[in-house]
Amino acid sequence: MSGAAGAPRARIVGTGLIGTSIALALRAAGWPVSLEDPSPTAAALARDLGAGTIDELAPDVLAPDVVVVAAPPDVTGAVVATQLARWPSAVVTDVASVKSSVLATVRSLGGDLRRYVGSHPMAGRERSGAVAARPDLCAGRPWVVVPSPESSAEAVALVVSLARAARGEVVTLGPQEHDAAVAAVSHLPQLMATLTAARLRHEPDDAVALCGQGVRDVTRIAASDPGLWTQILAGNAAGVAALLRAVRTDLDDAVGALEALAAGGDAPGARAVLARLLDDGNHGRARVPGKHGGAPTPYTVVTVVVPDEPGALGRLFAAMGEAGINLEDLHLEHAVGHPVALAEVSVLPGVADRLRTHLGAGGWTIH
Ligand SMILES: NC(=O)C1=CN([C@@H]2O[C@H](COP(=O)(O)OP(=O)(O)OC[C@H]3O[C@@H](n4cnc5c(N)ncnc54)[C@H](O)[C@@H]3O)[C@@H](O)[C@H]2O)C=CC1
Ligand SMILES: O=C(O)C(=O)Cc1ccc(O)cc1
Repeated sequence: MSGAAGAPRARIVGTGLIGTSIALALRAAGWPVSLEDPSPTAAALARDLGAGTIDELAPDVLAPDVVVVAAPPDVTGAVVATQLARWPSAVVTDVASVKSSVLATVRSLGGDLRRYVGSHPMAGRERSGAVAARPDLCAGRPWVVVPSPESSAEAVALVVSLARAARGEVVTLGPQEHDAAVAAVSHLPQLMATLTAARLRHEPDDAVALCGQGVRDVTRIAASDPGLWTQILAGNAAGVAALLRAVRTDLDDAVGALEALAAGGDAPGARAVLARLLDDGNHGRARVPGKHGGAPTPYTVVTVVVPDEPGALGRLFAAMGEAGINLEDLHLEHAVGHPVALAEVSVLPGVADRLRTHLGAGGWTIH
Protein backbone atom coordinates (compact mmCIF):
# COMPACT_ATOMS: atom_id res chain seq x y z
CA MET A 1 0.00 0.00 0.00
CA SER A 2 1.30 3.45 -0.90
CA GLY A 3 0.60 7.08 -0.09
CA ALA A 4 -1.51 9.34 -2.29
CA ALA A 5 1.40 10.35 -4.53
CA GLY A 6 2.58 6.74 -4.84
CA ALA A 7 5.31 7.08 -2.24
CA PRO A 8 5.72 4.07 0.08
CA ARG A 9 4.00 4.29 3.46
CA ALA A 10 6.49 4.32 6.34
CA ARG A 11 6.00 3.58 10.01
CA ILE A 12 8.55 4.79 12.56
CA VAL A 13 8.80 2.74 15.75
CA GLY A 14 10.78 4.73 18.32
CA THR A 15 10.32 8.47 17.89
CA GLY A 16 13.52 9.78 19.51
CA LEU A 17 16.32 11.72 17.85
CA ILE A 18 16.92 9.36 14.91
CA GLY A 19 13.36 8.09 14.38
CA THR A 20 11.90 11.60 14.35
CA SER A 21 14.70 12.98 12.13
CA ILE A 22 14.05 10.22 9.56
CA ALA A 23 10.29 10.77 9.82
CA LEU A 24 10.70 14.52 9.18
CA ALA A 25 12.94 13.83 6.16
CA LEU A 26 10.45 11.30 4.72
CA ARG A 27 7.54 13.72 5.24
CA ALA A 28 9.53 16.39 3.37
CA ALA A 29 9.98 13.86 0.53
CA GLY A 30 6.22 13.31 0.41
CA TRP A 31 6.10 9.91 2.14
CA PRO A 32 3.10 9.19 4.42
CA VAL A 33 4.49 8.45 7.89
CA SER A 34 2.86 6.93 10.98
CA LEU A 35 4.50 7.03 14.40
CA GLU A 36 4.73 4.67 17.36
CA ASP A 37 6.62 4.79 20.67
CA PRO A 38 6.02 3.11 24.05
CA SER A 39 6.30 6.61 25.52
CA PRO A 40 3.06 8.42 24.56
CA THR A 41 4.84 11.72 25.22
CA ALA A 42 7.65 10.87 22.79
CA ALA A 43 5.15 9.90 20.08
CA ALA A 44 2.97 12.99 20.64
CA LEU A 45 6.00 15.28 20.58
CA ALA A 46 7.15 13.81 17.25
CA ARG A 47 3.63 14.26 15.85
CA ASP A 48 3.52 17.87 17.09
CA LEU A 49 6.83 18.53 15.34
CA GLY A 50 5.23 17.44 12.04
CA ALA A 51 6.86 14.01 11.82
CA GLY A 52 3.65 12.07 11.01
CA THR A 53 0.39 10.75 12.41
CA ILE A 54 -0.53 8.56 15.36
CA ASP A 55 -3.55 6.50 14.41
CA GLU A 56 -4.26 3.04 15.77
CA LEU A 57 -7.91 3.02 14.60
CA ALA A 58 -7.63 1.49 11.13
CA PRO A 59 -4.49 -0.66 10.88
CA ASP A 60 -5.64 -2.27 7.63
CA VAL A 61 -5.77 1.14 5.95
CA LEU A 62 -2.53 2.25 7.55
CA ALA A 63 -0.55 -0.96 6.92
CA PRO A 64 2.98 0.26 6.21
CA ASP A 65 5.19 -0.75 3.30
CA VAL A 66 8.28 -0.23 5.42
CA VAL A 67 8.79 -0.10 9.19
CA VAL A 68 11.82 1.70 10.65
CA VAL A 69 12.75 0.54 14.14
CA ALA A 70 14.64 3.40 15.84
CA ALA A 71 14.64 2.07 19.39
CA PRO A 72 17.57 1.61 21.83
CA PRO A 73 20.03 -1.04 20.55
CA ASP A 74 19.39 -3.63 23.28
CA VAL A 75 15.69 -3.97 22.40
CA THR A 76 16.04 -3.46 18.63
CA GLY A 77 16.24 -7.16 17.64
CA ALA A 78 13.14 -8.06 19.64
CA VAL A 79 11.21 -5.03 18.30
CA VAL A 80 12.18 -5.93 14.70
CA ALA A 81 10.86 -9.48 15.24
CA THR A 82 7.60 -8.13 16.69
CA GLN A 83 7.13 -5.72 13.78
CA LEU A 84 7.83 -8.46 11.18
CA ALA A 85 5.07 -10.54 12.77
CA ARG A 86 2.67 -7.60 13.17
CA TRP A 87 2.96 -6.39 9.55
CA PRO A 88 3.23 -9.56 7.42
CA SER A 89 3.61 -7.71 4.09
CA ALA A 90 5.98 -4.97 5.27
CA VAL A 91 9.74 -4.69 4.96
CA VAL A 92 11.34 -3.94 8.34
CA THR A 93 14.60 -2.10 8.85
CA ASP A 94 16.31 -0.72 11.95
CA VAL A 95 18.87 2.01 12.52
CA ALA A 96 20.78 0.63 15.51
CA SER A 97 24.48 1.50 15.68
CA VAL A 98 25.43 -2.21 15.82
CA LYS A 99 24.27 -4.78 13.28
CA SER A 100 25.53 -8.37 13.92
CA SER A 101 23.92 -8.66 17.37
CA VAL A 102 20.58 -7.29 16.08
CA LEU A 103 20.55 -9.80 13.19
CA ALA A 104 21.43 -12.65 15.59
CA THR A 105 18.45 -11.72 17.81
CA VAL A 106 15.98 -11.45 14.90
CA ARG A 107 17.23 -14.83 13.65
CA SER A 108 16.92 -16.47 17.09
CA LEU A 109 13.36 -15.15 17.47
CA GLY A 110 12.36 -16.67 14.11
CA GLY A 111 11.68 -13.37 12.31
CA ASP A 112 11.10 -13.55 8.53
CA LEU A 113 14.59 -12.56 7.42
CA ARG A 114 13.58 -12.13 3.75
CA ARG A 115 11.72 -8.97 4.81
CA TYR A 116 14.41 -7.68 7.22
CA VAL A 117 17.30 -5.44 6.08
CA GLY A 118 19.43 -3.72 8.70
CA SER A 119 20.62 -0.16 8.23
CA HIS A 120 22.63 2.54 9.97
CA PRO A 121 22.58 6.22 9.09
CA MET A 122 26.02 7.55 10.05
CA ALA A 123 24.54 10.74 11.36
CA GLY A 124 23.57 11.78 14.80
CA ARG A 125 24.01 14.21 17.60
CA GLU A 126 25.18 14.10 21.20
CA ARG A 127 21.53 14.76 22.24
CA SER A 128 18.53 12.42 22.50
CA GLY A 129 14.80 12.70 21.91
CA ALA A 130 12.53 14.14 19.24
CA VAL A 131 13.21 17.68 20.43
CA ALA A 132 16.76 17.43 19.00
CA ALA A 133 15.55 15.95 15.66
CA ARG A 134 16.40 17.64 12.34
CA PRO A 135 14.92 16.83 8.90
CA ASP A 136 18.39 17.21 7.34
CA LEU A 137 20.23 15.08 9.93
CA CYS A 138 21.06 12.35 7.38
CA ALA A 139 21.45 14.61 4.33
CA GLY A 140 24.72 13.89 2.54
CA ARG A 141 25.84 11.45 5.26
CA PRO A 142 26.68 7.79 4.65
CA TRP A 143 23.71 5.48 5.29
CA VAL A 144 24.90 1.88 5.57
CA VAL A 145 22.42 -0.69 4.23
CA VAL A 146 23.17 -4.09 5.78
CA PRO A 147 21.32 -6.99 4.12
CA SER A 148 21.43 -10.46 5.66
CA PRO A 149 22.07 -13.44 3.34
CA GLU A 150 18.30 -14.06 3.43
CA SER A 151 17.13 -10.50 2.63
CA SER A 152 15.10 -10.36 -0.61
CA ALA A 153 16.21 -8.06 -3.42
CA GLU A 154 12.85 -6.20 -3.17
CA ALA A 155 13.36 -5.60 0.55
CA VAL A 156 16.88 -4.26 -0.03
CA ALA A 157 15.61 -1.98 -2.83
CA LEU A 158 12.89 -0.52 -0.59
CA VAL A 159 15.35 0.21 2.24
CA VAL A 160 17.72 1.82 -0.29
CA SER A 161 14.90 4.09 -1.52
CA LEU A 162 14.02 4.97 2.08
CA ALA A 163 17.63 5.94 2.80
CA ARG A 164 17.74 8.04 -0.39
CA ALA A 165 14.40 9.70 0.41
CA ALA A 166 15.94 10.74 3.75
CA ARG A 167 18.85 12.12 1.63
CA GLY A 168 21.45 9.63 2.89
CA GLU A 169 24.33 8.40 0.69
CA VAL A 170 23.85 4.62 0.48
CA VAL A 171 26.77 2.28 1.22
CA THR A 172 26.17 -1.51 1.36
CA LEU A 173 28.11 -3.67 3.84
CA GLY A 174 27.71 -7.07 5.53
CA PRO A 175 26.98 -7.09 9.28
CA GLN A 176 30.53 -8.04 10.36
CA GLU A 177 32.14 -5.55 7.95
CA HIS A 178 29.82 -2.86 9.28
CA ASP A 179 30.62 -3.58 12.92
CA ALA A 180 34.38 -3.62 12.27
CA ALA A 181 34.16 -0.29 10.43
CA VAL A 182 32.09 1.52 13.07
CA ALA A 183 34.34 0.16 15.84
CA ALA A 184 37.12 2.26 14.27
CA VAL A 185 35.23 5.35 13.04
CA SER A 186 32.58 5.75 15.74
CA HIS A 187 32.88 3.54 18.82
CA LEU A 188 36.61 3.96 19.57
CA PRO A 189 36.39 7.76 18.93
CA GLN A 190 33.46 7.94 21.36
CA LEU A 191 35.50 6.19 24.06
CA MET A 192 38.59 8.33 23.46
CA ALA A 193 36.50 11.54 23.66
CA THR A 194 34.93 10.27 26.86
CA LEU A 195 38.27 9.32 28.44
CA THR A 196 39.81 12.69 27.52
CA ALA A 197 36.84 14.65 28.90
CA ALA A 198 36.80 12.57 32.08
CA ARG A 199 40.35 13.83 32.86
CA LEU A 200 38.90 17.37 33.13
CA ARG A 201 36.60 16.51 36.05
CA HIS A 202 39.01 17.39 38.83
CA GLU A 203 40.95 20.20 37.14
CA PRO A 204 40.67 23.56 38.94
CA ASP A 205 38.28 26.13 37.40
CA ASP A 206 41.24 28.30 36.35
CA ALA A 207 42.60 25.45 34.24
CA VAL A 208 39.25 24.62 32.63
CA ALA A 209 38.76 28.31 31.76
CA LEU A 210 41.68 27.97 29.32
CA CYS A 211 39.82 25.44 27.13
CA GLY A 212 40.14 26.34 23.44
CA GLN A 213 38.82 24.89 20.20
CA GLY A 214 41.09 21.85 20.32
CA VAL A 215 39.63 20.43 23.51
CA ARG A 216 36.11 21.37 22.35
CA ASP A 217 36.63 19.44 19.08
CA VAL A 218 38.09 16.41 20.82
CA THR A 219 35.43 16.20 23.57
CA ARG A 220 32.21 17.21 21.75
CA ILE A 221 30.79 13.69 21.66
CA ALA A 222 31.73 13.07 25.32
CA ALA A 223 28.36 14.78 26.01
CA SER A 224 26.55 11.74 24.48
CA ASP A 225 23.97 9.68 26.40
CA PRO A 226 25.75 7.10 28.65
CA GLY A 227 22.73 4.76 28.54
CA LEU A 228 22.74 4.57 24.73
CA TRP A 229 26.52 4.26 24.49
CA THR A 230 26.76 1.51 27.10
CA GLN A 231 24.43 -0.49 24.86
CA ILE A 232 26.37 0.35 21.67
CA LEU A 233 29.76 -0.61 23.18
CA ALA A 234 28.33 -3.79 24.68
CA GLY A 235 26.88 -4.65 21.26
CA ASN A 236 30.30 -4.35 19.55
CA ALA A 237 32.49 -5.44 22.47
CA ALA A 238 35.05 -7.67 20.72
CA GLY A 239 35.85 -5.22 17.91
CA VAL A 240 36.19 -2.23 20.23
CA ALA A 241 38.31 -4.21 22.73
CA ALA A 242 40.73 -5.22 19.94
CA LEU A 243 41.19 -1.58 18.89
CA LEU A 244 41.63 -0.44 22.49
CA ARG A 245 44.39 -3.03 22.96
CA ALA A 246 46.24 -1.43 20.02
CA VAL A 247 45.71 2.01 21.59
CA ARG A 248 47.12 0.64 24.86
CA THR A 249 50.34 -0.29 23.04
CA ASP A 250 50.64 3.29 21.74
CA LEU A 251 49.81 4.68 25.20
CA ASP A 252 52.51 2.53 26.77
CA ASP A 253 55.01 3.86 24.20
CA ALA A 254 53.99 7.47 24.92
CA VAL A 255 54.16 7.01 28.69
CA GLY A 256 57.55 5.32 28.43
CA ALA A 257 58.99 8.14 26.30
CA LEU A 258 57.56 10.89 28.50
CA GLU A 259 58.77 9.26 31.72
CA ALA A 260 62.25 8.93 30.22
CA LEU A 261 62.22 12.64 29.34
CA ALA A 262 60.81 13.61 32.74
CA ALA A 263 63.63 11.73 34.46
CA GLY A 264 66.06 14.28 32.96
CA GLY A 265 69.15 13.60 30.91
CA ASP A 266 69.16 13.09 27.17
CA ALA A 267 66.62 10.22 27.04
CA PRO A 268 67.89 8.88 23.69
CA GLY A 269 65.09 7.69 21.42
CA ALA A 270 62.27 9.20 23.47
CA ARG A 271 61.66 12.15 21.12
CA ALA A 272 61.60 9.83 18.12
CA VAL A 273 58.87 7.76 19.78
CA LEU A 274 56.73 10.86 20.37
CA ALA A 275 57.38 12.13 16.83
CA ARG A 276 56.37 8.76 15.38
CA LEU A 277 53.10 8.75 17.35
CA LEU A 278 52.29 12.34 16.27
CA ASP A 279 53.15 11.55 12.64
CA ASP A 280 50.93 8.46 12.71
CA GLY A 281 48.14 10.77 13.90
CA ASN A 282 48.76 13.13 10.96
CA HIS A 283 48.45 10.22 8.55
CA GLY A 284 45.25 8.94 10.16
CA ARG A 285 43.69 12.41 10.23
CA ALA A 286 44.54 12.92 6.53
CA ARG A 287 42.29 9.96 5.71
CA VAL A 288 39.19 11.52 7.33
CA PRO A 289 36.80 12.54 4.51
CA GLY A 290 35.65 16.15 4.23
CA LYS A 291 32.08 17.47 3.99
CA HIS A 292 29.60 15.23 2.15
CA GLY A 293 32.00 12.29 2.29
CA GLY A 294 34.28 13.66 -0.45
CA ALA A 295 38.04 14.13 -0.36
CA PRO A 296 39.21 16.31 2.54
CA THR A 297 39.03 19.98 1.49
CA PRO A 298 41.94 22.06 2.81
CA TYR A 299 40.25 25.31 3.85
CA THR A 300 42.10 28.44 4.88
CA VAL A 301 41.06 29.88 8.24
CA VAL A 302 40.79 33.67 8.50
CA THR A 303 40.42 34.87 12.09
CA VAL A 304 38.28 37.99 12.47
CA VAL A 305 37.73 39.99 15.67
CA VAL A 306 33.97 40.38 16.19
CA PRO A 307 32.51 42.73 18.84
CA ASP A 308 30.41 40.75 21.34
CA GLU A 309 27.21 42.69 20.50
CA PRO A 310 23.90 42.00 18.73
CA GLY A 311 24.17 41.92 14.93
CA ALA A 312 27.98 41.85 14.73
CA LEU A 313 28.16 38.36 13.26
CA GLY A 314 25.37 39.25 10.82
CA ARG A 315 27.45 42.22 9.59
CA LEU A 316 30.46 39.93 9.08
CA PHE A 317 28.38 37.48 7.03
CA ALA A 318 26.93 40.37 5.00
CA ALA A 319 30.46 41.64 4.28
CA MET A 320 31.45 38.18 3.03
CA GLY A 321 28.30 38.07 0.91
CA GLU A 322 29.18 41.47 -0.67
CA ALA A 323 32.55 40.01 -1.65
CA GLY A 324 30.82 36.92 -3.07
CA ILE A 325 32.80 34.63 -0.73
CA ASN A 326 31.22 31.44 0.59
CA LEU A 327 31.55 30.55 4.27
CA GLU A 328 32.64 26.87 4.40
CA ASP A 329 32.84 26.56 8.20
CA LEU A 330 32.81 28.73 11.31
CA HIS A 331 34.16 28.46 14.86
CA LEU A 332 33.61 31.12 17.48
CA GLU A 333 36.15 31.65 20.27
CA HIS A 334 35.20 33.82 23.22
CA ALA A 335 38.31 35.43 24.69
CA VAL A 336 38.14 35.26 28.49
CA GLY A 337 37.43 38.72 30.02
CA HIS A 338 37.17 40.56 26.64
CA PRO A 339 34.05 42.05 24.99
CA VAL A 340 34.99 40.50 21.65
CA ALA A 341 34.84 37.08 20.04
CA LEU A 342 37.23 35.59 17.51
CA ALA A 343 35.41 34.24 14.45
CA GLU A 344 37.52 31.56 12.73
CA VAL A 345 36.12 31.72 9.22
CA SER A 346 37.02 28.83 6.88
CA VAL A 347 37.07 29.67 3.16
CA LEU A 348 38.51 28.11 0.00
CA PRO A 349 42.26 28.89 -0.14
CA GLY A 350 41.92 30.79 -3.43
CA VAL A 351 39.69 33.50 -1.92
CA ALA A 352 41.39 33.97 1.49
CA ASP A 353 43.58 36.95 0.45
CA ARG A 354 40.65 38.72 -1.20
CA LEU A 355 38.59 38.17 1.97
CA ARG A 356 41.33 39.64 4.18
CA THR A 357 41.61 42.71 1.90
CA HIS A 358 37.86 43.22 1.70
CA LEU A 359 37.29 42.89 5.44
CA GLY A 360 40.32 45.05 6.26
CA ALA A 361 38.97 47.81 4.00
CA GLY A 362 35.64 47.53 5.80
CA GLY A 363 37.27 48.18 9.18
CA TRP A 364 37.40 44.59 10.48
CA THR A 365 40.45 43.48 12.47
CA ILE A 366 41.98 40.31 11.02
CA HIS A 367 44.45 37.99 12.77
N1 LIG B 1 22.13 9.04 18.67
C1 LIG B 1 22.79 8.93 17.54
O1 LIG B 1 23.59 9.81 17.22
C2 LIG B 1 22.55 7.74 16.65
C3 LIG B 1 21.78 6.67 17.08
N2 LIG B 1 21.57 5.62 16.24
C4 LIG B 1 20.75 4.50 16.70
O2 LIG B 1 19.40 4.93 16.65
C5 LIG B 1 18.64 4.28 17.65
C6 LIG B 1 17.84 5.32 18.42
O3 LIG B 1 18.74 6.22 19.03
P1 LIG B 1 18.31 7.71 19.41
O4 LIG B 1 17.25 8.18 18.49
O5 LIG B 1 19.57 8.49 19.55
O6 LIG B 1 17.70 7.46 20.86
P2 LIG B 1 16.56 8.31 21.62
O7 LIG B 1 16.76 8.01 23.08
O8 LIG B 1 16.55 9.72 21.19
O9 LIG B 1 15.22 7.59 21.14
C7 LIG B 1 14.90 6.25 21.39
C8 LIG B 1 13.38 6.13 21.37
O10 LIG B 1 13.06 4.73 21.43
C9 LIG B 1 11.94 4.58 22.28
N3 LIG B 1 11.87 3.21 22.77
C10 LIG B 1 12.35 2.69 23.93
N4 LIG B 1 12.05 1.39 24.01
C11 LIG B 1 11.38 1.06 22.88
C12 LIG B 1 10.77 -0.12 22.39
N5 LIG B 1 10.83 -1.27 23.07
N6 LIG B 1 10.13 -0.07 21.19
C13 LIG B 1 10.06 1.08 20.47
N7 LIG B 1 10.61 2.24 20.91
C14 LIG B 1 11.26 2.22 22.08
C15 LIG B 1 12.15 5.61 23.38
O11 LIG B 1 10.92 5.91 24.06
C16 LIG B 1 12.71 6.79 22.57
O12 LIG B 1 11.67 7.65 22.13
C17 LIG B 1 19.63 3.49 18.51
O13 LIG B 1 19.53 2.13 18.18
C18 LIG B 1 20.98 4.05 18.13
O14 LIG B 1 21.99 3.09 18.21
C19 LIG B 1 22.01 5.59 14.95
C20 LIG B 1 22.74 6.65 14.46
C21 LIG B 1 23.10 7.78 15.30
O1 LIG C 1 27.93 13.24 16.52
C1 LIG C 1 28.61 12.65 15.66
O2 LIG C 1 29.55 13.22 15.10
C2 LIG C 1 28.30 11.25 15.28
O3 LIG C 1 29.03 10.67 14.54
C3 LIG C 1 27.06 10.66 15.86
C4 LIG C 1 26.78 9.21 15.69
C5 LIG C 1 26.52 8.48 16.82
C6 LIG C 1 26.19 7.14 16.75
C7 LIG C 1 26.11 6.53 15.52
O4 LIG C 1 25.76 5.24 15.46
C8 LIG C 1 26.35 7.24 14.36
C9 LIG C 1 26.68 8.59 14.45
